[in-house]
Amino acid sequence: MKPSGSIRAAGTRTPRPPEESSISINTILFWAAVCLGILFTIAPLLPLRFVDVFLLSTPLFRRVSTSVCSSGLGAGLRVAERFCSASHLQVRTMASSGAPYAWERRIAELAVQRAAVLTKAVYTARVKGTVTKSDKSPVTIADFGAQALVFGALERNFPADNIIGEEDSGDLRTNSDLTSLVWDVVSTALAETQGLEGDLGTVSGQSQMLEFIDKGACANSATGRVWALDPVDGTKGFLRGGQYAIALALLVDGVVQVGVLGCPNLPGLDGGEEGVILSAVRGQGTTVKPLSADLDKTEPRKTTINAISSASEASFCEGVESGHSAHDVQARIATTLGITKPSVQLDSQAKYASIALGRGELYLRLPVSMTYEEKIWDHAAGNIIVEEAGGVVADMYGRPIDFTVGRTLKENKGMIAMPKQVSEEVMKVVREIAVEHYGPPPKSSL
Ligand SMILES: Nc1ncnc2c1ncn2[C@@H]1O[C@H](COP(=O)(O)OS(=O)(=O)O)[C@@H](OP(=O)(O)O)[C@H]1O
Ligand SMILES: [Mg+2]
Repeated sequence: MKPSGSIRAAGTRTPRPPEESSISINTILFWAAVCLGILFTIAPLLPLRFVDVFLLSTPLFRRVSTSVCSSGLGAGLRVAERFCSASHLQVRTMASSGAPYAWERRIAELAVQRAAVLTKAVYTARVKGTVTKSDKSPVTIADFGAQALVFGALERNFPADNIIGEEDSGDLRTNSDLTSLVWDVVSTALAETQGLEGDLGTVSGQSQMLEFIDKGACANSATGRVWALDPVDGTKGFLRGGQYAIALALLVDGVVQVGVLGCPNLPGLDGGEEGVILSAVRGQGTTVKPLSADLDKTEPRKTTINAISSASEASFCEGVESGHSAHDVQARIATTLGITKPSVQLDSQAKYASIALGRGELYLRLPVSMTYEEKIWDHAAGNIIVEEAGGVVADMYGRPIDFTVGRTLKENKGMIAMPKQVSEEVMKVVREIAVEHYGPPPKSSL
């Protein structure tokens, strides 16, 4: 114990003038500012990889750089060139296009492309590790693995963004054999796509894989930047040997701004290899490339929906599963519209992709049950891809799709997609039949 005298002595010591301490804080702040200034000034002269490692290791800086990069401003892009975790090529692409959401579109395309390498391997494999979820729908090692790869890429590039994903790791955490199967396909896909590591990062092991899978629990789709992913949309089609899609969208304040659909089993372009990747940015149209192409070296091709003048000219697509949409009601709508061609049945958002590619004109999805709430990840990417290709998407009562209400689209019932030119005609018929068959639109739950 200190002698009381010394305490008294300390207590009675003449207090330090306040300006003395503020001068020292100011001095520290001044030198900190000078150091930062020097860092920002010399950063352009440093090798990119050094800057990457040095700055991106701090989460705060990654968040700041995400915002800067996403702003689409020329100056921001120059800063991004130095600070973002990206290859020179990527940054050049951003800087030269300067278009809003160029970076998001590119990362989303690459992430979907890498995920497709994984899903294609599982598609042809004998063991798919199928588990039945609590809602009785199937999930496979492809769903888990693709979700881990895409969320890892989003975490690396846009760490401040929120994510809504269809899957979580619950079934894996209680089943180490299943986890190992997922890890096998993830690590194989990573090895086969090593060239993408600079852009998309990697997955360090099983525990990080489970962490990534669980990043999709966000429930708020109304505010801020939110990604929505269906890692394998149309899982029943995937298991049956039919169509499926990897569907990724970015919503900003509840509006879909970017959408990417990878469709590994859709016919290729110009009779080429099977598999296409479509992407859209709000206001910039929809483009398509071969799914297996080197995306940086392949010019995107604009695609537009067929501009028919009467709905009777349309061919329409619908889902395969009779438990997912009401085939009888869809047939009645088609007949009333004067459509004579038989329906084309396809699983997954490959239906949206098909009409955006002009391979069909209408998509009809009438509910089997009015209590079913469509999922945001089943429609967000397809929605913008059709709209930006010149189409209109609405629910069966003709209402626009409300993406602000969380993980499900509870303010809408049914889904139709069509060319603008015939949208009034189609919506009128669908609305009348919907009211007759299901009753008037339910009151808003909000
Ligand atoms: N009852 C019901 N009604 C409507 N939709 C449902 C229903 N049950 C499930 N789902 C969702 O349907 C998604 C697959 O849709 P598809 O268009 O591929 O259906 S179909 O198989 O082509 O009929 C499917 O997506 P995945 O789970 O990704 O395959 C489900 O989210
Ligand atoms: Mg789905």
